[in-house]
Amino acid sequence: MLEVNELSVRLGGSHILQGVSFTVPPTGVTALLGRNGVGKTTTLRAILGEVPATGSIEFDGAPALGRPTHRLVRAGLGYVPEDRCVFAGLTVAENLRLAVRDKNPDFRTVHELFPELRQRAAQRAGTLSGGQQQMLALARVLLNPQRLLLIDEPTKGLAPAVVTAVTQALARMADRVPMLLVEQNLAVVRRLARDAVVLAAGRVAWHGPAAELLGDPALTRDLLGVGSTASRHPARPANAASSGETVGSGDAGSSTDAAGRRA
Ligand SMILES: Nc1ncnc2c1ncn2[C@@H]1O[C@H](COP(=O)(O)OP(=O)(O)OP(=O)(O)O)[C@@H](O)[C@H]1O
Repeated sequence: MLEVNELSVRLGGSHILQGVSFTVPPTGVTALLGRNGVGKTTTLRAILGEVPATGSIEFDGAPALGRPTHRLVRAGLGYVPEDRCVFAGLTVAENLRLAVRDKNPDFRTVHELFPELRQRAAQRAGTLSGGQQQMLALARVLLNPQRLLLIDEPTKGLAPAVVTAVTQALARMADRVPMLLVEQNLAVVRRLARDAVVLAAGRVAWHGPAAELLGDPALTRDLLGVGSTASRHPARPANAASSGETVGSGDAGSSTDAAGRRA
């Protein structure tokens, strides 16, 4: 669905992405991981054409780099940014109506996945809780036909129970449309992602099955600065997404001699 090759981005005099290459398959969730400031959001923004980049990107079989953002969005590239960007002064219903691009917006799916938004249709979006605002941001992209969703840190700053609810909504969305998901909560990644791409020092440091990464505590510690509990809890329940294993900050180490998948 998405092929990123040798993506390079310079911002403010820094070479943020230095030849990033990875693919996103046409089904399932691919997690884009890495320590704070490594360039995950920049990668999403480069795919969307929001920052100048070199390299090549193919989206749904067509070249994407250099195509204007609005064309990519019309072609079915949906984006839910980290700050959610709901219109605080407008109601839930107005926020949803403003997002409609398609002749036949899919309110049925939105109401099925997010019944609470229907009950709160007349409430101003700025008065919703963080989790409800996240649901609204996710609902807005679902109104239009999508080929791929780029979702940036959807559980950031949410209370544990709300993280579980948002994770469940994302799991149901992922049944319908593939996702490239930036997420720092590894329990959420474990619940949702089939594949994982780890960025470090401007490049892809690891690319492979998410379970393989999260099942290797030494590798997760080395690449992400966190000890994964996967091996101790192989059959964690769905609501385990609420427990906190959050990716750390600083440069990822590169000393692990991990087999095979290290880029
Ligand atoms: N417009 C810009 N001008 C200059 N530097 C920028 C700009 N946008 C991002 N950066 C820098 O690029 C680096 C990568 O930022 P980015 O937001 O992509 O990281 P991230 O991996 O998403 O981080 P986090 O996990 O903290 O959200 C950071 O050092 C950031 O300060």
